[in-house]
Amino acid sequence: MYKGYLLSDIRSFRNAIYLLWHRTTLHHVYSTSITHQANVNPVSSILQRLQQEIEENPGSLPFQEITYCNLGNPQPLGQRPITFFREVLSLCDNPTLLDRDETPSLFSTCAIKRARMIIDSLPSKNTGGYTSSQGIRSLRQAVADGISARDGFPSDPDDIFLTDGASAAVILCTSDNTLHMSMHGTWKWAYFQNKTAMSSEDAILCPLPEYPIYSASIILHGGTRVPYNLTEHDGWGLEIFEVKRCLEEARALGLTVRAMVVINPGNPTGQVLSITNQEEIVEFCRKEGLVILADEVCQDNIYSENKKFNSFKKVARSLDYDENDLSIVSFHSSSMGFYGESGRRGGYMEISGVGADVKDQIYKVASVTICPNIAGQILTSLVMDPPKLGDESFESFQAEKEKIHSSFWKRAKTLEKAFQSMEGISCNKIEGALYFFPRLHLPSRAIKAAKAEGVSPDIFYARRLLDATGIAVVPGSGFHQASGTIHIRCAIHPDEEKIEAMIPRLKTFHEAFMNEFRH
Ligand SMILES: Cc1ncc(COP(=O)(O)O)c(C=O)c1O
Repeated sequence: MYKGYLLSDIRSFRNAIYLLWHRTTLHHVYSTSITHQANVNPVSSILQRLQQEIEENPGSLPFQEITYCNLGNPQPLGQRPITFFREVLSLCDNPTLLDRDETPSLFSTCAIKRARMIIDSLPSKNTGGYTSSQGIRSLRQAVADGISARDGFPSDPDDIFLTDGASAAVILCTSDNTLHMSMHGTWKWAYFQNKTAMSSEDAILCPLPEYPIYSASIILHGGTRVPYNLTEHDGWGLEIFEVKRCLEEARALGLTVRAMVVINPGNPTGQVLSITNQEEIVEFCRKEGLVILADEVCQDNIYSENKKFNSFKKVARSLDYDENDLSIVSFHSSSMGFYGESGRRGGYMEISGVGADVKDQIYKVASVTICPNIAGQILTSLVMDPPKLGDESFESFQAEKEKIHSSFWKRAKTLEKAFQSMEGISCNKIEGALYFFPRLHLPSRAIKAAKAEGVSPDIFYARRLLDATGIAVVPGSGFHQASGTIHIRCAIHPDEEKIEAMIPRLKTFHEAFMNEFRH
């Protein structure tokens, strides 16, 4: 498995060196913390076996195909890429097409114009060269323009770092040899101050349940994760008194808490924070000198009439704080939203409220892997600066976007209704992101049966579900569910037809499971 991780993650020679450097720690983390990757999901070996069985012996299983509700990976499940994005990407990769007579009949004028602008702004005038470690300036400018239009507050391209997906940005901000943040939100740098690694006294507040890249990266780099509980019975709300309790406990133990991770909209929990709640968080972090690490990768996935996405930076600016009062790093990704381009590895982080010296150091750390990939950089600029009203591609772009978004919305509501109707399952409304995290209240005999098999009840349930129906979900322990609770994470990525078709199978399985272990 360790080998598998290296093979799938090595994208360049430098990345390989970096990973080898961390071999010992990596092995430790791998065995203790990283369970979110598909290849280490505890049901994944069964998944592979069943997929092989379907291919080699069709008709031998009680189902015809696997329903992949375990992954946040839309395109392999049938989601079509956005045409404008792909047109621009292909023209940028094949710039000779720009001068061919037939090109205007094959590509939209908008895409041709955008590709030409991008190519002209590339240092090597093609997509085959290294770029600045921070990302190409014109593309950062496009991202900054998109942020300004979204938030109504200015964004500076010098505050933007384009990255290989949000993951690379998160790892950079939670890593050793990189940042040490002072109690007052002004970052100090360990590496450049003769302190070579984050120590276990350096801590970061993380939600629980969480998207586990945070705990994995913090542990990998020798720091400490301080979990704070989201309140399940209150729609996975984020209560400041709970965060304060965890902060005080951590400080009493001698930890230096440097930052607070907030995932909004939530993965795996699907909640969207209210603006009042965000204001409380901003005020709390300012007062306590914590940097906000705002994971906003699902900002374009909102399914609520009453809730709206607000970036933490916008909330902080609306409160009229001096920019230097609070450091915020916001992460975004081209993997989510209606774009769903997870394989392109596009993303950015916007760093606000830090000095030029800190940005210089971030630049140095980013330069360890030379530069983010160019397709990801271009895609991220397109996500943040798509066709506008009046552009030739606007209507078709908008139609594609709406189609995908309304389909997510329908799937979310269908699954929500199904989970809420099932015995022994409580499930919060999904307001955003791409997942449900229903809680299972299983009979004690089921819990004993799981114990007898040497697995936790969530794994026991998920395995049984997969074996009986072909429906793949992720056991809640992969997201550090609160102890004593049992959850599964179910993604809404299979298309509407597949979701409709799986619900009777899910309900029949669940009823039979509950009956089997009832007494
Ligand atoms: C909450 C959250 N943060 C970060 C990421 C990483 O995104 P990327 O694919 O851009 O690395 C994901 C991916 O699923 C996510 O759900």
